[in-house]
Order: sequence, then C-alpha cells, then structure tokens
Amino acid sequence: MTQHMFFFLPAISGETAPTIFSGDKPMTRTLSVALSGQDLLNHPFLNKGLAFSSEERDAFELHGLLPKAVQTLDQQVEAALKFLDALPSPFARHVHLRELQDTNETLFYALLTRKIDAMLPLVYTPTVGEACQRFSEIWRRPRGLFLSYPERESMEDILDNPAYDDVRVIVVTDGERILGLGDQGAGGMGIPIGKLSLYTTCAGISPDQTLPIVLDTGTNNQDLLQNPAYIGWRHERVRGAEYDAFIERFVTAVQTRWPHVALHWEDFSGANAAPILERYRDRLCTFNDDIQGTAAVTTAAILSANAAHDGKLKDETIVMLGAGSAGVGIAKLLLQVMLDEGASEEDALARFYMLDQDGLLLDGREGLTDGQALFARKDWKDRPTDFESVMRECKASILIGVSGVKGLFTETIVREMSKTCKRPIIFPLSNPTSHSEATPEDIMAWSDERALVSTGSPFPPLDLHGRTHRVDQTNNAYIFPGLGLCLLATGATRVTDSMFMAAARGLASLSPLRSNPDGNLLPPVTQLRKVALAVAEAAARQAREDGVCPSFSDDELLERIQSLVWTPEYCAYEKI
Ligand SMILES: NC(=O)c1ccc[n+]([C@@H]2O[C@H](COP(=O)([O-])OP(=O)(O)OC[C@H]3O[C@@H](n4cnc5c(N)ncnc54)[C@H](O)[C@@H]3O)[C@@H](O)[C@H]2O)c1
Ligand SMILES: O=C(O)C[C@H](O)C(=O)O
Ligand SMILES: [Mg+2]
Repeated sequence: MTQHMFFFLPAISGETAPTIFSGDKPMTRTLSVALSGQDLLNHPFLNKGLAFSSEERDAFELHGLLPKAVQTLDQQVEAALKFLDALPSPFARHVHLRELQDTNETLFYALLTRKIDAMLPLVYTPTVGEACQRFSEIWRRPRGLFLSYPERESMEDILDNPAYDDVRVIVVTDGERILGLGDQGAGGMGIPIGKLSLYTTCAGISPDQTLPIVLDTGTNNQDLLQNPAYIGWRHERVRGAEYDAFIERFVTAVQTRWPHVALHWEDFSGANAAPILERYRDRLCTFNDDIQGTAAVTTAAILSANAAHDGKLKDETIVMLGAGSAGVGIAKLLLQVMLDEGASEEDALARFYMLDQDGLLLDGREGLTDGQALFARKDWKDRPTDFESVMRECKASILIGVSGVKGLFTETIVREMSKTCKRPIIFPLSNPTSHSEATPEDIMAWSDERALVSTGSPFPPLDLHGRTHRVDQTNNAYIFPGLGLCLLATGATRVTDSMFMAAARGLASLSPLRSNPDGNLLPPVTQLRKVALAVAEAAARQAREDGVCPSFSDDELLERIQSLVWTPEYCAYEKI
C-alpha cells in the first residue's frame, strides 16, 4: 500500500508510538520519504502543496505538477482563511475544510489549532450535524472505514490493510443517534471524523494514528432509504442477535488487529449504547463518550459552580430532562460526587428527578434499564409526572437538558425554578443548536439574569449587566481528547469510571470562576489544548492508582503525555 511508507521516526521510548514531533514545539527534523510525484501530493499526511521547497521539488519529481510559487505554511493558512471567509455558509466552509483535511492534513490542522474558536463550530458541532444529514451529497473520497453488515465476512481482511498499522485510537458509530438529529445511517461518518479531528487539534494525537469507523447496519430513516443518492446500505436496521453478533465480530477483529487500541463509541442509540459499554468495558480499553465523556464535562461545570459559592452537590436538587445515554451517564457521576461528599446513597438518590418523553421515571415502570431504575422515584405515587408539575413541586436548583428536543425549557419552567433558587444552574445540553432546550438569551431574561447557563452547542456571547459574557459550552470535547491522550500515553488496558471523575476534577481545577466571581464555569475553547493536557494528566494519575497501567512516576507520566503531542508544522523531506 502506498500509504505505508517509511516516513516515521523511531519510537521515542518504550511502548510509546512513533511520533513526528516531540513536545509542543516542532523539532526541525528531516523525514525520510519514499513517495514521489503525484503519489506524494495525493498523500494528505505528507502533502505540503505549494510549501514544497525547490530542492524538494527536484528530489521528489514535483516540477510541473505544482505551480512555480513556493509558499510558507503561514501564507497557506492566511489564504485558506480568506477563502473560507468568502464562502456563503458554515456548511460550505465545512465542506471546504473537509477537502483540505483530505488533501493536506498539516494545513488543515494548522488552521484548526491557530483558529480553534472559529473552526470548531465548522468541523464539529453544530455544522457537523448538517454534514451528516447531507453526507451523501458531500462524500468525495475515502476517509476511515465503512464496515457494512452485508460485508461482515470481509471485516478482518479490511482491517488487515497495512495502511492502518499505526492506528492507536478509533472512533466508531453506527449512525443511529447523531446528535439530536436521529438516524443518519452511513452519513453518521461525519461524527467520528469530527471527533478525531479534535483528538488531533486539542490533544495533538497524530492524525495517522486515528481511524474513524461507521458500522453500517442499515438505517430506518425513510428519507435516506428513499434517496437514490444515499451512500450507505439501503436496508432497514439489523436488530437483536444479528446486531449483537456483528458488534461482537467487530470488537474481536479490532482487538486482534490492535491489542492496545483505544476504542471510543459515539452516537449509538440509547438502547444500544449502555449495553455495548457494559459488555466490553472489562475486555479492552474502551469507553462511550456520550455516557462517560458527557458525564465528566457536566460534572466539571457543576463542581465549578458549587466551588464558587462553597456549596456541596449533595445539597442541590437535580432535574435531568432526558433519561438516555447522556442523562443516565451524567446522573451516575453526579451521584458518585455526592457519595464522595459523604451523602448516603439513599439521601443522594433522593436529590434526583429524571424524566424522559413519558415523564418522571417512577419505580416499577416497565421497560426501565438498570441505569434508569436506579434513579426512578419511589416516593411519587399518584402525583403528576409531567415536566412542569415536577418542576413546580421539586424546587430544583440544577436543570440539565439532554432530551434532544428544542424549546423544552420554557419561560414557565425557568421562571418557576428562579422563584425558589437564587442562582439556578440551567444547562440545555442537547445538540445541535437547533435542538437546544432553550437559548441562553431566553434563560437569562426569564431568570432575571441570575441563572448559570451552559449549552452543548456554541452560542454567541451575552450582554450581562453591560458586560459581554461568553456562553460556556459544556460539551464532551472538553474531555475525550485528553482522555484519549491519557490512554495512549499510559497504555491503559481499561478505562475506569474514576478516570472520568479525575478528568472532571482536573477540568474543574481550570475553571475561571475559581479566581473571578464573574468568570465562566469552563475555560474558553481557545484553551482546549491546555485542557486536554490537564485532563490527560489527571486521568493518567488515576489510571495508575486504579492499576490499569504501569506505575509510572509523575515525571514519566508527564513526559509520556508530552512526547505524544504532534504539532502541525512541515518538516523537511529527504528521499529514500
Ligand atoms: N453536550 C454534550 O456534550 C452532549 C453529549 C451527549 C449528548 N448530548 C445531547 O443530548 C441529547 C440526548 O443524547 P442521548 O445520547 O442521551 O440520547 P438518547 O436517545 O440515549 O436519550 C434521549 C432521552 O431523551 C428523552 N426524550 C425524548 N423526547 C423527550 C421529551 N419531549 N421530553 C423529555 N425527554 C425526552 C428520551 O426518552 C430519552 O430518554 C442529544 O441531543 C445529544 O446531542 C450532548
Ligand atoms: O457531538 C457533540 O457535540 C457532543 C455529543 O457527543 C453529542 O452527541 O451531542
Ligand atoms: Mg455524541
């Protein structure tokens, strides 16, 4: 395979995977490259476009293939920004950025790392949602793997391709619950691609060590099934034992091919996400981002709010609107915080009110999962279970929206909550923007500007008391890149819940609110690199404590984390 060429430097130490750069600054290194001509230009990881020097153009037979000008990476970044600016919509910018990613990854990541606040909403939430919905229109060239049910017998052969020898982290989806947009079938591929571009942008994981995968087990989205241009397997979703066997085959194949890989599950339906996590979490190094990553970032934001007024979580009353992967995941981690604060399990559970589309979860309701049953109320007999009534009666101080439904946090709800709570914590976390339970602007107006608001998708800043206030984005992007970095650096064999708790506390320690009473709950997205390093370090210490990785010293941990960080800069090439 042309992609498997000799462009890596030797591993830096021990089991650490090969990296091109070390530390946060690029080292002026020379890379030995075997490709030349069109093959070199077609290799997104090696292509430099007009940045090939004239000596390199001699050595790699590039004359004639490139126009005469030689540009620097800075000039390329400037030109790309100008071009992006002129495009008519975020979607058009997403499509152009994806093209850049597929043709020149160094330039793509230089743009992302230098302009992360502007680029994040384009390559990730919310624009990635539209990209998934329109994936059949924008699919241009292969990136990652589509493993379809009808081709399951070839799965192992597909993974065997030497092009994937260096893969260390996989993000996999089956596309059934893409953000709040439902079943997007094979179009769900936009999500693993977007998540992995954050592993590189925020945590510096080298792009050639990442692999996005869609398990194409069909779709029940009628629009896709009837769309002649649909790129996926035109078939209703495979369910039950056949689905489980397909997932089992996939996990076994992954484990055989890459025994030390970190496997990240994303955007599976509520019915499949938790059972898959439970089935595999003790078998390999794996986690579910919607359950565990979301729990950690939400816990971090709430711990930050509590710390600001010396409060304890065990004294709060929490309403969770949405009882799926995210809702149950968040509630479980918050419950653990209360237990750590010294609450009894009974007292702590009494602090939770969890609702789904059928209202408050009550003990004995049929069809509850184990996670939901834990939070089902035992004390609510013969009382109304609809959201408004529950809010009226329970006097919530924290309201979290993970329902995927726009507008459920109404004026009545927010005003009701603000009557009994001085600083209501209100987090409409559903994505994308169009599915948010409320806008920050409305919440602030309805709470007389007293609420602590945070959303899942990016929102414009607020004008509060004459000051501009950034809206926090409580999104698992604050956790998974750093967690992935921790897994690669430590070689952890398992991912424990306490590693997510440590990640949450590590993130909370960076809260601007700690030093400024008017500050935000979370650092800005411009600091996601710093955040990823802090999360990686906190999770790595916990991994060591939990005995799921060797007992590295603190210095060794830090060194291993830092040595993995890849920086998007060109290096010089010499011909093999
Ligand atoms: N901010 C983040 O980092 C983050 C992370 C994960 C998920 N999310 C968002 O959270 C939402 C849910 O994700 P999930 O993985 O938990 O999905 P899920 O399908 O597992 O769960 C959705 C839950 O919402 C409930 N629900 C649906 N309609 C409702 C209604 N009208 N009233 C009350 N509850 C209702 C469902 O019954 C279910 O319990 C999505 O929009 C997703 O984008 C955000
Ligand atoms: O993808 C995101 O922006 C966060 C989360 O994983 C989601 O499913 O909404
Ligand atoms: Mg998700």
